[in-house]
Amino acid sequence: MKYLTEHKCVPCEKGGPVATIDEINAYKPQIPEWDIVDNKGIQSLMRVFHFKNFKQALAFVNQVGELAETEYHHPTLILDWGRVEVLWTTHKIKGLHKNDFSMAAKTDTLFES
Ligand SMILES: C[C@H](O)[C@H](O)[C@H]1CNC2=NC(N)=NC(=O)C2=N1
Repeated sequence: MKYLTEHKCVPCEKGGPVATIDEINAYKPQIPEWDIVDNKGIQSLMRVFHFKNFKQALAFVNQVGELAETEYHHPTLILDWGRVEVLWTTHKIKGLHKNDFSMAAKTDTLFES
């Protein structure tokens, strides 16, 4: 199977299918630091990233924002002093899509770089 970081986000059709259990079980091992959470009734991928100060956390928010615009797939970003909570889900299908797993993997790459 291709690495999630090689996947380019695809536009989603409103009401299209969410990721199957098999897909989730195939993708999730590549993003071990992320949790699958219920965000206001919608399944989402969530991870909290920690930084030395507010400035570094803000810089990371901007990096993820750039990535989101490049792929035209957008996260929820919660910025606090030294902490950024990132949530990926696909609003159009009210659930998880391969796009979300790919963006989570790319968010990890940004954090590690
Ligand atoms: C038209 C365009 O594809 C949509 O508005 C995109 C933009 N970014 C998006 N981001 C996310 N996370 N979910 C979406 O459904 C979505 N839709």
